[in-house]
Amino acid sequence: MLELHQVSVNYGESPILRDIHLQVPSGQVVCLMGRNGVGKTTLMKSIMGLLKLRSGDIHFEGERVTHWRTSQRARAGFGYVPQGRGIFPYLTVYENLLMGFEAAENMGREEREAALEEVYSLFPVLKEMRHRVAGTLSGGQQQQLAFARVLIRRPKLLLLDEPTEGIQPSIMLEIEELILALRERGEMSILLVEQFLDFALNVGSYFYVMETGAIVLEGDAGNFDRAAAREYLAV
Ligand SMILES: Nc1ncnc2c1ncn2[C@@H]1O[C@H](COP(=O)(O)OP(=O)(O)OP(=O)(O)O)[C@@H](O)[C@H]1O
Repeated sequence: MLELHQVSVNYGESPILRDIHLQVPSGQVVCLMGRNGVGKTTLMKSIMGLLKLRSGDIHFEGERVTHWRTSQRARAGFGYVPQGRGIFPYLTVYENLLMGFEAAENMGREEREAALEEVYSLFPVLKEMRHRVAGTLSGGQQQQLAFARVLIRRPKLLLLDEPTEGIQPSIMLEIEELILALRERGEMSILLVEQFLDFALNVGSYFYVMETGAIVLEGDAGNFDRAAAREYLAV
């Protein structure tokens, strides 16, 4: 379980996040929505330890991780698929996957080989293209690679920043199926930043909407006010 209590973050003097309360229970998919620029990526970076909090606390599995370095969080099982994917375009698919083992000193050779085979079975196209330079893959394939590179470390918490951005509908469906499959397994908690409400509703179990740095709406599948969410997300 990931818990944020009264998290506030500034860029310089500008307050960006204000008093964020948020929970991602174990094994669930929680969706964070909001228009461009409301602070979703800032929140993901803060959870990952890439930005310092001005105030507030972050707990993971009962431990206070507020001041942990990013590498410590990665070792504790935080996996981050950033917006824009962040793959290495000049390395091959296989080399990109190996980069995923960085900060995974605890995984022995056999476990790594098993994890590699597991991601190849989740993403057969990556196995086919393992010797290709990643920059030559389609947008959807690069997104799968970004996912796979993080999944290979078997994270306990998966942070996904807009995986559907700039992706064609057929691949969106594949990503939806993948998230649902991970949810079904129930081995990891997922925090998904998403702009498409329908996509979020299909995969999520709990929903938050942000507006200018604060949570303005939340609820589970049963009581989430979809009409209000649509209003907040309308451009
Ligand atoms: N490095 C930075 N320095 C100063 N301000 C920043 C920086 N990065 C983002 N901001 C500002 O912080 C606010 C929140 O940005 P953020 O990227 O978190 O929003 P977002 O909801 O993820 O939007 P998007 O969907 O466009 O990625 C915006 O007003 C943005 O201009």
